[in-house]
Amino acid sequence: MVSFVVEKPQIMSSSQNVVVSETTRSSIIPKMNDSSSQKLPPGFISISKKKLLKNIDIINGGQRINAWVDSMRASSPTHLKSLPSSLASQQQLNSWIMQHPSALEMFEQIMEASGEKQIVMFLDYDGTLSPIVDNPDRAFMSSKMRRTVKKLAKCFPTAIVTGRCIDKVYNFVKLAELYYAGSHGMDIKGPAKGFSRHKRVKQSLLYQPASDYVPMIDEVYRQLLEKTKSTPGVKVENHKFCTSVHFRCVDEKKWSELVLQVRSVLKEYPTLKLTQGRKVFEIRPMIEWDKGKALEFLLESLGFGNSNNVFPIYIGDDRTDEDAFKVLRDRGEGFGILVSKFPKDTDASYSLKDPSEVMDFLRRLVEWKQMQPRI
Ligand SMILES: O=P(O)(O)OC[C@H]1O[C@H](O[C@H]2O[C@H](CO)[C@@H](O)[C@H](O)[C@H]2O)[C@H](O)[C@@H](O)[C@@H]1O
Repeated sequence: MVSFVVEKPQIMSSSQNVVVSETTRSSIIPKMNDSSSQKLPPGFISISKKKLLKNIDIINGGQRINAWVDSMRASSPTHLKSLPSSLASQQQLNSWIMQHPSALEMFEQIMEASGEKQIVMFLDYDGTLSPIVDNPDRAFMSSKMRRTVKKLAKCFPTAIVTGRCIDKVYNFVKLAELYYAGSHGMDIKGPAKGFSRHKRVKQSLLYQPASDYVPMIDEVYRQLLEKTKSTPGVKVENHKFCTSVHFRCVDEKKWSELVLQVRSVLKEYPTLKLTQGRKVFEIRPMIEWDKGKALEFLLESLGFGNSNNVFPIYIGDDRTDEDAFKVLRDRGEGFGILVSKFPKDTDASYSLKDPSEVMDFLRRLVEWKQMQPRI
């Protein structure tokens, strides 16, 4: 039987026309029989063609609920853990690492590539600076990580680029000297002027491309709260310019019910789009703006719009970070680092396994900078 390999889900769909594309450029691999699918590396799942076709069941007014649920399952760690670790999967992991080597192991080469250029740092928050935890309100970053980021910002312009709203991420990071691009880059603020150690000084506003959407997002947030309240474990967050619905703590048996609830709210809002992150649905305005655009905006604001004297480094773990990795790849400037233990389809050039490796990498950057002769 022919089966397909489906990588960690990559759903990009509007609330009106669902387009599910779990299959990505390098992740469709036709298999000759079921047993061969046992040889997949961790992070990949196999879905048979029969099952794939079943996903296309048209239910609920043309919406492909089953495909959403399969995609939610595919990103579940319990499913990933249950994958066999065979020699073949190890080989595939090794080949992925060859294509996306450890940024720690390649540190010297990376620094050599930066030459005399100005390094600018872009850091995602969840899963990059803080470990993934069940409760998004408790995703604290360690004091060690905070001290490291503080030192980093003394060496290079540094920005946090996150799906969270700025106020929430600031409460975790607590560093006024950074740039922040919150709500998936739709709220960009610069370092506070007149920084005080004891009092938070407001960051200075740089750009809010989706400000017209704030009342709509608030309305949708309230409806989602109401609609999903019967589903135990759901958490809905309001990020001002976007909103998220978490299913990390929702029983798998309730996932299709949750998809129906979310979609029933969103069908009234054709100008919003629904995407999926790490056990979370993200609801965002359908505008041409993402973390990649925010990165470009910040480079421009820093005076590097048309300069090739800049070396941006973007570190992130999520699908939404891919927009930024792609911008760097297309510009041929700097590079992206994906934080992942598993092979994933990515435009990043390098990889790091987890936030503790991210911290090691940032520390090495600081040490390297301190050793450079001052001009
Ligand atoms: O762009 P990011 O900074 O990576 O933000 C993306 C989402 O991060 C948060 O959710 C994720 O982290 C939570 C805490 O570890 C975890 O419980 C959740 O399952 C993850 O998806 C945040 O709560 C979301 O609102 C962000 O969209």
